Amino acid sequence: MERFIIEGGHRLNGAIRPSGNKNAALPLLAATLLTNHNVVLHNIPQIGDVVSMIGLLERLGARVERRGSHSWAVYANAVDAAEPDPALARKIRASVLLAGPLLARRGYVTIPRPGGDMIGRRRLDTHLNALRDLGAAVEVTPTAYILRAERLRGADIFLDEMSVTGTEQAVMAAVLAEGDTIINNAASEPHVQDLCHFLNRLGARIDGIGTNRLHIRGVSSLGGGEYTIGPDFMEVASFIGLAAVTRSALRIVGARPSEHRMTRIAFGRLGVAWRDEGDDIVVPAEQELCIRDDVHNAIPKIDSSPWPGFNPDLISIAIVVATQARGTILIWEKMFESRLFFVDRLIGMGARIVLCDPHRVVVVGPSQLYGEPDGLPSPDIRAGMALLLAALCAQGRSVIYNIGQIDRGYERIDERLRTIGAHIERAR
Ligand SMILES: CC(=O)N[C@H]1[C@@H](OP(=O)(O)OP(=O)(O)OC[C@H]2O[C@@H](n3ccc(=O)[nH]c3=O)[C@H](O)[C@@H]2O)O[C@H](CO)[C@@H](O)[C@@H]1O
Ligand SMILES: C=C(OP(=O)(O)O)C(=O)O
Repeated sequence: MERFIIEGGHRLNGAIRPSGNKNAALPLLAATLLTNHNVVLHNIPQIGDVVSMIGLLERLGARVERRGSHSWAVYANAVDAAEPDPALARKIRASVLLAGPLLARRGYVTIPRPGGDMIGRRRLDTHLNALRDLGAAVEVTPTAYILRAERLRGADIFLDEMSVTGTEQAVMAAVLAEGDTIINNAASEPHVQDLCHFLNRLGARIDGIGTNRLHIRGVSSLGGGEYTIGPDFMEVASFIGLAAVTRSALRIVGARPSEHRMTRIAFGRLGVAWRDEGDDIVVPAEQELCIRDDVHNAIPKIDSSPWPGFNPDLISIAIVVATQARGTILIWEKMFESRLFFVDRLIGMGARIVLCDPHRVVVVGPSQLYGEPDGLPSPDIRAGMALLLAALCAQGRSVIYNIGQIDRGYERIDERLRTIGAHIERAR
């Protein structure tokens, strides 16, 4: 089992470029099944979840070829299977996104119950309801979903929540459906936008991209094409948090600052500031982190919500930053039920945090954090990255194990952090 060994308390310095967005790469790879033509995707991160998704495509019969360190060509004309490999599917949440394309292509599909982060119940009702609206018959078994539709037909859909993968599923099923589809209450995260732009590049007709109402005019087939996915905004915000807690100067290159207006508001409550320089974000050194109270000195809060709200994948990072800021703040993860339990580990390192209930913590800072040489388990991707930030700002040595979780979502994070001065080693 690999682990990270970290010597904390060192200043970092330099420039780092975010990888491509994991949550865009996965749906775009799934969407390659919608066409019989060659598709080339650029800026695909080299992460565990991408390896799993490529494995799934290959086992379904697609030809997948590497075209450079972060580019992949997919040619899915020979796909005739209709059941993704169950063992691989259980490794990632996004395996469920193969449902829409396979249904559109084959008329039936058996989708294994997917895996992904263990961060609370992860409902699929939004996906199944949308597919039903488009004409699919859905059978639910304890381990799989069996879907059938001789012909998908456009529909006026109202999603029961702004689910990210639920929206992606509905979009992929609708692009080849007969007639028009409206998806109301759609999610609009940058990765959802990337998927829609990519499909339009292949010949789909999707309007309203970036809004919560998508209008899709069904087409009879899609062609081939190339697409470059955007930077991972979770990674960009993680690097901003990293610079803040280690008091370091950091330039985040190609960060797409326009995607970080809400990050600026939320991290601003913790006293974190940065400037935009073209497409880069520049975080200055030695920031005095001070929690900004609401008017009348009320205790402020950071809470998660669908885009353009504060993304739930950044809550764990915000908690670590709050431990280094003077003052008191409520951090409220409204979406997932089990994402906050890792704060026990931060408390063990010296943080002053009250876990009020599974969704809310109160953080009182600043606290000197101390390394945890006996080992910190990484429970999920983002908590793993948050513990990495805590270990880099703590005094002394920490060991983080179960780092496969971090590798699922962050590309070669140890190597990349070493280039900006982090003392981090990967060991067996
Ligand atoms: C592969 C992928 O893209 N994964 C992301 C995707 O997961 P995923 O698509 O699984 O997440 P969903 O958007 O479906 O929902 C996440 C959770 O939030 C709840 N919920 C959702 C919408 C809403 O309006 N209200 C609400 O309470 C859901 O019930 C669920 O418990 O989006 C999540 C939310 O940004 C991210 O954490 C995941 O990294
Ligand atoms: C929850 C996450 O991923 P997934 O949906 O793939 O499990 C995440 O990226 O933080």
